[in-house]
Amino acid sequence: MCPHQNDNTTPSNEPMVHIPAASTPLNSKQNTPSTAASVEKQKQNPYAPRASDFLSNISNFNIIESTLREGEQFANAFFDTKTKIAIAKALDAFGVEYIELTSPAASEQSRSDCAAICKLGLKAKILTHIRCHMDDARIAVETGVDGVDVVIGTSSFLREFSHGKDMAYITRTAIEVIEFVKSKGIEVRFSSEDSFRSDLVDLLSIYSTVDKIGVNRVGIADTVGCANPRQVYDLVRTLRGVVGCDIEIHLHNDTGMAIANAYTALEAGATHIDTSVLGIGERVGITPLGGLIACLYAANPEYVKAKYNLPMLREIENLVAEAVEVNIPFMNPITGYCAFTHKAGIHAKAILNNPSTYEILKPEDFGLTRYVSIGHRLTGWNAVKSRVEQLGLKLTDAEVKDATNKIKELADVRTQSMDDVDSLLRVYHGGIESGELEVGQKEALDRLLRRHQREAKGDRVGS
Ligand SMILES: CC(=O)SCCNC(=O)CCNC(=O)[C@H](O)C(C)(C)COP(=O)(O)OP(=O)(O)OC[C@H]1O[C@@H](n2cnc3c(N)ncnc32)[C@H](O)[C@@H]1OP(=O)(O)O
Ligand SMILES: O=C(O)CCC(=O)C(=O)O
Ligand SMILES: [Zn+2]
Repeated sequence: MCPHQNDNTTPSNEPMVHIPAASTPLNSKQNTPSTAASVEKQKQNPYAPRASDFLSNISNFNIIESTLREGEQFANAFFDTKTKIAIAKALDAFGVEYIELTSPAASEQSRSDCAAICKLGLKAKILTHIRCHMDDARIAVETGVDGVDVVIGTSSFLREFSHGKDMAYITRTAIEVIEFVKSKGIEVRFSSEDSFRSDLVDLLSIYSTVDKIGVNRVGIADTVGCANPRQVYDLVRTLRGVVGCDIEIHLHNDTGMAIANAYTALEAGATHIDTSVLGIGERVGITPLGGLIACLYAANPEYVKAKYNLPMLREIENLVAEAVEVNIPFMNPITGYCAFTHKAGIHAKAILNNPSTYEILKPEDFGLTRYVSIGHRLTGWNAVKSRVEQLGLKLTDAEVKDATNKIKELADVRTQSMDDVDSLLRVYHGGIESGELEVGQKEALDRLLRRHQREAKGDRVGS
């Protein structure tokens, strides 16, 4: 059972020690690494952003949350009106700046849901996403949206096999659609689908044209997920030098690059990042909201904490996971099964001294809890000692080390539950107190454990 999925409580039979969220060391002997000097040293990170990164928007970005547009293109997604409204409200309460909705041209329900969400009075701006076509634009502006995201493929693949239009036609239609949307007094964005397989001259030329006629944002799209961070940096940085408007980026995750690419895009001067909850979308989807938040929190925790209601993330992911009938992936940043569970003895000791040793994200900032797992063969005496203290038992370090050896011996056969570990420690402590046990007396300990097992069995039979 996962400690973090669905709820945030560890079942009593889990071999976990809950470590308090505050980074207070558990005993004074372990206090040394938290001195002011060592904290100062940690701050001198040679890889931290430099003042010379003048293009960087790592601490100045907007999220365009597209669970209700790109996310609806996920194979398992079917959102009824009630679910769309619940997701929109949750995203708004989390604090995303924009919510993007499916084209109202897709179906009558899509149109009326879009109009209904516009009437909710959310803080987030509501966008809808349309083809670069006047028919779609006319329907979109009637829904009450705050802005329209217009897209058309510019790569030779899409020009030949999707819409069949050349760059001259694309440019003409883009101008017509943009001017029409602008005339309604709402935001408009123009994006080139499949940007990374499009001709750079074509791209820069159309972006420059739409910038001149006053588009609010231009969008770059890695529609097939083929781009790597260096390519993203180059294209965004080049575009930054060509247009004055904001730059949005939409990144598919086919090769697992979507979060890294989003981070790099911000470094190069992008202003808006598209996300969806859990990354859902066409095929394997796009930059996941939670993963992006984890990445940007690691870069500037204070900025991200001030901007978003981070403890809501788990609730939003659970809401969407349930709606599209998937589990939260075990390796999900922040909310994954064991995102804040520490196991190996070396890690556990350092975590007990100072959680920052092995954690870049603070679980308490996300309303979550840290655990140290101890009932296994990789455990160490420092972690066991912390449990001994939690149980209020008095054992010397030599005795804790002796008890740890027994836990390891048993865990070589099977992982021990928290109850197993606790009873072993209680039996060990009882043996020391009664004088029946001394450090290193393996047979005596085995005898005491057997007796405890017999008594426990007797209790169960008797009750
Ligand atoms: C990469 C992305 O994710 S882009 C967003 C994708 N979103 C969607 O597709 C929204 C859901 N889509 C739909 O409901 C439908 O596809 C509709 C309503 C948009 C269009 O439906 P249909 O008219 O039946 O056309 P169909 O889906 O078969 O083909 C797409 C049509 O749009 C044209 N087209 C494709 N992309 C674009 C574009 N970006 N701009 C303008 N026209 C486009 C194609 O040439 C084709 O036109 P055709 O009818 O002359 O052949
Ligand atoms: O409108 C955009 O920028 C992106 C459209 C899209 O979903 C894609 O290209 O993958
Ligand atoms: Zn997409």
